Amino acid sequence: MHTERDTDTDRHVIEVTALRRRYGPPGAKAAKRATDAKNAPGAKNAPGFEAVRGISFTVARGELFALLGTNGAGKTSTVEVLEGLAAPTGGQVRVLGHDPYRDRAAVRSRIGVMLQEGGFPSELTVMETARMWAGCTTGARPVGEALEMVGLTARGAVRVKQLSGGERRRLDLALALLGNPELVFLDEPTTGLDAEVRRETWELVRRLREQGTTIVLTTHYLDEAEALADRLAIMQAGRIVVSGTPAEVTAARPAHIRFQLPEHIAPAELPLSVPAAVTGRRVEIRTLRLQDALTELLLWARDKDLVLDGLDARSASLEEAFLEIAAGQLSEHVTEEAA
Ligand SMILES: Nc1ncnc2c1ncn2[C@@H]1O[C@H](COP(=O)(O)OP(=O)(O)OP(=O)(O)O)[C@@H](O)[C@H]1O
Repeated sequence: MHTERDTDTDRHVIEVTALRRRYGPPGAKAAKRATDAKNAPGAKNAPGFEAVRGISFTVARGELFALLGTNGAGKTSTVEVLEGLAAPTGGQVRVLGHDPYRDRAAVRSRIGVMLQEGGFPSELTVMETARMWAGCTTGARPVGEALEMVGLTARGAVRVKQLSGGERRRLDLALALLGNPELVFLDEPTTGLDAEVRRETWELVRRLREQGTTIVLTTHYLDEAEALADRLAIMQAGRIVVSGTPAEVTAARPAHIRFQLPEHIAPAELPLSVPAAVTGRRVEIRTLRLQDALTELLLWARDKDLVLDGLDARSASLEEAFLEIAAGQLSEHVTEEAA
């Protein structure tokens, strides 16, 4: 019979509670001092640098969760703890029901990690690289199957150094998938790739998710998170400043309506309940009620028999939300807790 704990573990592949991670200052003595200090009451004042400052979030089974943030926000420091590569300084982390650092052996065979730089010998062929990696992987699936999943079957005999940037990232992904993982960490999977290859990679990631794999994605690309993530968290200076579905994160930001004001219409004639910024003939309306504002505008234009050239209406993008957050404009919405 399932206990409440089991049910939680079934549902939540990752549970992070008040996670902190501090880097001690360099030097053995200083490191000892830092350890002593960090274990002491009032550890907030310990020496060193606190890269992760008490974050909480969960990732449900089968979900694609994206961790976003500016450079140095603390994404890698967080993901390293989830992968069991580093111990937390404070808080609690459960991955697949285990402490990923202490029970690394139990977790390692069930997760796949796609690193930013695979760093494999470039003289080896794709097939040799995959076989070598399979040799180090518990319960590896057939190498050919992993290469097929990422569309590299025909490139098996090609040396890694001859692969394109996109093909290398696909090889990195194939290696991460060799152990048939339940949970995959993708660290900036499309950095440095051109637009077409990025989209191909997105398709791959989507297929993986459709097969039920839980995915944690870190990325600098907001359109990537918008396109792929079920839920996301934006980190800034070691904290989660906003989290939710992409739609939830953008819903709090105003949408835009833009068009050219017809020559014979004065700005004062625009419908009054729609506040607009007019620059020359260019009109820009920012509104939290896009549908209402657009309806009002279009009815007004139809009544007056106007053509609104260049009409463009769109919800806020994740990029706009992110830029506002980065500029500190969201401080009133700050939350440490991801749903
Ligand atoms: N080994 C370390 N010792 C001291 N400080 C570190 C160490 N590693 C990272 N930091 C600092 O911790 C902060 C968070 O770094 P982290 O790499 O986690 O950020 P990130 O969000 O992954 O950034 P990026 O997008 O640039 O990879 C940064 O200020 C960084 O300089």
